[in-house]
Amino acid sequence: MGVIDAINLTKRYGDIEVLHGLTFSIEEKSITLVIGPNGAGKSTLLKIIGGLINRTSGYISVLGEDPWNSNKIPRKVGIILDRPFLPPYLTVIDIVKEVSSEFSYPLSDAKRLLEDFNLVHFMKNKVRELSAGTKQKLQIVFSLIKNPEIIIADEPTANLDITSRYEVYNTFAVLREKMGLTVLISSHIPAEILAFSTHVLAINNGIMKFFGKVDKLLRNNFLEEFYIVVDNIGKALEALKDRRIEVIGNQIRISGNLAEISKILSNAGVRIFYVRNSIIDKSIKGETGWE
Ligand SMILES: Nc1ncnc2c1ncn2[C@@H]1O[C@H](COP(=O)(O)OP(=O)(O)OP(=O)(O)O)[C@@H](O)[C@H]1O
Repeated sequence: MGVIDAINLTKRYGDIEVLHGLTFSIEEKSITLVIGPNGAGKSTLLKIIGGLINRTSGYISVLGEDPWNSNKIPRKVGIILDRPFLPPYLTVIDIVKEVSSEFSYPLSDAKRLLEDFNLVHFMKNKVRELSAGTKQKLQIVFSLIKNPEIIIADEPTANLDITSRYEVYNTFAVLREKMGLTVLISSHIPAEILAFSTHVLAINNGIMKFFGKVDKLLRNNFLEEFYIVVDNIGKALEALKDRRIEVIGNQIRISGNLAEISKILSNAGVRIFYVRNSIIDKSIKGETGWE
């Protein structure tokens, strides 16, 4: 049994069925990337898992409960949307105080969360003064104040530039590695976020096309060549000194397991701005029928 189990899950809006018999089991502490073209059914699936809408038929269990009929799920599942709804004229610390008191969460722990995610220097800023990426990171941190076990993020990077997108991806990696949370993220730009994911669930037209580990999706192609743009090439070279790498302009060319490489870089404090490899796109498109 997984943290989230679905058997033959369907959803109809009126007469139209938009999810057709999905069966999958999400492991604890995994990061599952939910991918598919516009209208595939990603948001519908995430909303069912988060208990925001009910399924039409089939079985769904989240942390052992039916999410639609559970008092536990709203506390245990944090939901992140593409645009954070944060009061623009309040300061970050005011919001932290308010959310902490609502969930009886110690303020000192909430402040530590801000430290963990490098947000402490924004404490006295009003929300309207923050960049879109910082607001999104704050939304993620606020969702942690209720101590959730699962985070569901629906297109969390849809409105962000590439630097902010990678900040948010790194945030999800921290959630999994340091806090042991199970994370589901939907995205239109799967090649970028794949390196931070452990599993992929691909839907097209409401049909599940693929569910499994990232390396199964990429198969042998996973050991391919990548071009990575980082914020600090010197630090990156030092962190990857045991590997054969080549510097081309502001990019590093390297072969190997992308998830492993990104972990080494992130542990060395190097920020990844961009990863390119045509094989990733080809594998995703080939397996999912997504054109
Ligand atoms: N409340 C609703 N009433 C009727 N149809 C809906 C409703 N919400 C979504 N749909 C339809 O269900 C299908 C799946 O939509 P959904 O939003 O889940 O897809 P998605 O993969 O998240 O798409 P996108 O990437 O564009 O957000 C689409 O055809 C959409 O038009």
